[in-house]
Amino acid sequence: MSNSGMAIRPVLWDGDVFRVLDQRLLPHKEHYIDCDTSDKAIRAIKNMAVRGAPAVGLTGAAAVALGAREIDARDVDTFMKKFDRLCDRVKRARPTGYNLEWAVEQMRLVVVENLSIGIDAIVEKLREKSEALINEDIEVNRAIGAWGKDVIPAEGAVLTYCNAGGLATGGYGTALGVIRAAWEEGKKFHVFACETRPYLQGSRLTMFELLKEGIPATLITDNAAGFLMQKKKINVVVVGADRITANGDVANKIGTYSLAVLAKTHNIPFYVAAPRSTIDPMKSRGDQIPIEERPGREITHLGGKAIAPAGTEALYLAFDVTPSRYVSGIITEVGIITRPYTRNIRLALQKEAGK
Ligand SMILES: CSC[C@@H](O)[C@@H](O)C(=O)COP(=O)(O)O
Repeated sequence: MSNSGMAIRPVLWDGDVFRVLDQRLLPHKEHYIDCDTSDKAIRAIKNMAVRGAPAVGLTGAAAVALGAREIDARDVDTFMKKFDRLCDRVKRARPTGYNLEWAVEQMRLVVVENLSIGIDAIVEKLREKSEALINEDIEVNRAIGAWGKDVIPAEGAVLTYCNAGGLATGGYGTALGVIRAAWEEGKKFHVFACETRPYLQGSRLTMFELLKEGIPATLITDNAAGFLMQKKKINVVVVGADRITANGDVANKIGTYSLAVLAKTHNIPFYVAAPRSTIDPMKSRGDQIPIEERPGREITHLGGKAIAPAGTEALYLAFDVTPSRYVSGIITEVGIITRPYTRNIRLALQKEAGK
């Protein structure tokens, strides 16, 4: 039985306040952070209270809406100059996920297209746009699920990594949206979720969502995936993405590349599920993607406790890049993009949405 009626809302507007579910506390506590300033929303992105590229983008859009009302300007020119600085500040909050840049640009467009209506009306329009982006993202995820459910076997097992679920988006999820849609259709498969060290998006968040949905799932350590593939326990891998370049290279949570190589070695299809707002058409190849480096302390400490000797140097690259040759298809809201990626990504970006 699916509990999908109990939708997870990782981000939402409540009057003039933008609320962010603090994912650092999950699965133990469901607590919302109230963001009534752009600084608070930016901080929630930086400290990963909110995470997952689409949810980060939506929070970035909210940070822009909140920041716009903080701008002190008498005329539209001054407003615009300060607004541009605000947009740059929001974009810098996390560098790898493209959805943040995309969402901020959507907000900038609102201003550019409405310069004549006056500052107060622009500020109101930005708040409306931020809310609309959340609802659109949920629709887009449902379309991704509708296209992607066919890659999930009627029985057998799906491996997923990190958390590309409702929590990582406006709701419903991308990779987990595909899994959810297949489950809603009545398929009887099993999910293996990798823990995803060190933030444990898999054990804390993906398992939280799958249990809520009643989808049968087993948690595995990240380093168990290869052996399970060798034992023919995995039929397909589905993951999310933080940025996809024009040639189909995919940045996603560190460890994704290893899974893709393992999947190819074992002849297992490897799918990436992502909205088109994750596709960065201005970057031609994956090696142009900025890779976020987070504090080593997030590796050496777990739940505030040291798990490595004092003085340990740790390298925490938060994302890696999987070359497109390992990717069987990119599941988007307008269909599954397959090779040749450069041509088919270009065509997908031009398509009307929907299924
Ligand atoms: C729909 S979420 C897609 C990606 O953002 C997800 O797979 C991922 O890598 C999240 O990383 P995170 O560091 O938790 O923000």
